[in-house]
Amino acid sequence: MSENDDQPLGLFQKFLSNNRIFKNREVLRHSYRPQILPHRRPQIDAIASILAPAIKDETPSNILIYGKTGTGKTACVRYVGSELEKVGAGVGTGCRVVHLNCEVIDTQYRVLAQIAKSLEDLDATPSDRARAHIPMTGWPTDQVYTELKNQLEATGGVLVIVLDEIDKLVKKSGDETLYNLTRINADLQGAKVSIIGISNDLRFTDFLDPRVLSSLSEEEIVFPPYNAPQLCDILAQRAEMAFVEGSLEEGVIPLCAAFAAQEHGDARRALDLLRVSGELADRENAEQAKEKHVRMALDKIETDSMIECISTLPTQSKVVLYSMLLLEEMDKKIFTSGEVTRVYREVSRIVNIDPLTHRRITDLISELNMLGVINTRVVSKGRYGRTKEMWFDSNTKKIQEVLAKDPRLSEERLAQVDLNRLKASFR
Ligand SMILES: Nc1ncnc2c1ncn2[C@@H]1O[C@H](COP(=O)(O)OP(=O)(O)OP(=O)(O)O)[C@@H](O)[C@H]1O
Repeated sequence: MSENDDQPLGLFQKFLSNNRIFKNREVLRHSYRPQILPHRRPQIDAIASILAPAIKDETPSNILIYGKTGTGKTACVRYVGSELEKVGAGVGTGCRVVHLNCEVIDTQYRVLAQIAKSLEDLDATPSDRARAHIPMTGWPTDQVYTELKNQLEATGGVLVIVLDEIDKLVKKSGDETLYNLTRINADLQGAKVSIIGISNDLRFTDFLDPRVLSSLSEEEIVFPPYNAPQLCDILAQRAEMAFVEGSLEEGVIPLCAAFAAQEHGDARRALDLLRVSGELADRENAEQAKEKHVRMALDKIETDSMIECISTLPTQSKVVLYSMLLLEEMDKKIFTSGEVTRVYREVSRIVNIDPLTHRRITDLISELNMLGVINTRVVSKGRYGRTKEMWFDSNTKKIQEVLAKDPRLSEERLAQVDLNRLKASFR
């Protein structure tokens, strides 16, 4: 029993917002689909002009959309897609749009089955919906393809298939899915398919058969990064719906925009900063979110993403990272890759994994540097050549806590590392 339990909201009372800051926090979440997209008129018009023939039941060209993360690619395609469905329904042509996230749906089977399932969901009455037609696994892929074709023909009209994060699909399962989808129109009667591929990494096109690439990129649209004033407009428009009037100090939006523009003009990051700033102010019971909350939010988001990144590292990288922590524990603030390798060998023996070569360890160190977990620099050692030095500049306690969650790196196990012996070996 706590002192709050006799209040109407019990234990939760003190944690529930008193709504001094937020009017509607959901507007700032990733799942929210904005209807107004400032600074994206040219891209929206470009997509709309390419898809327009669908309204007249003609096949639109395929589109490849490219741009850095958070530049509004998904938001714009979803917006134009829903307008197309609306207008298509109004004039009596069946235009449908199926949006797949290839980060999750990353094999040919799943792509085909998911398209078929979305079509069933669009068309079906509730009782039809209960009978899942194509199972999500188990059939030969040919059969799934044939069944999808039958379904498309039965439905008729134009289907726009959006393959978001298309690079993930190609990386995971090659270009066969795209080969088949870009050719499906030749097999169809009375139905048409058009594809929109979205990616923030164009390198995947190197892995495409030239015929698939030329067919997929009949049209190409690039989404440039936002600059700070553009991010300000995007934030201001969302903030109006999300925040109680007067609850944002004047400098908050420009500061969130400036931080996000410093990186690569990512609207998602700008919105996250604004939301977290509001949440931190809310938690403090403050009347206004202030610039100090934006700085705290930046810190929190960076720490959270670092934690996420470390917890998903492969075991070998975690062991390399752990070896660096041990070096720090031995009062070495800056260490070399040779020293990391020496400690790594000891740790890998104790955690019982096959030791990597010095070369591989250096590669993993470079990866950790790219991920922003450590800093590195190359220094010249005169006639001994060059060596890489590295150091942490963030809170290593957090890194330690995340690593300790990996059962292989549990405290009991690592207690067996003989720090004194290692220390002596560095003298
Ligand atoms: N012009 C804009 N106006 C309003 N909100 C925007 C705008 N551009 C992007 N956003 C918002 O920013 C977030 C990221 O946008 P979106 O998901 O469309 O980016 P993306 O380019 O598809 O990124 P990724 O490649 O990482 O998937 C979303 O919450 C979206 O609502």
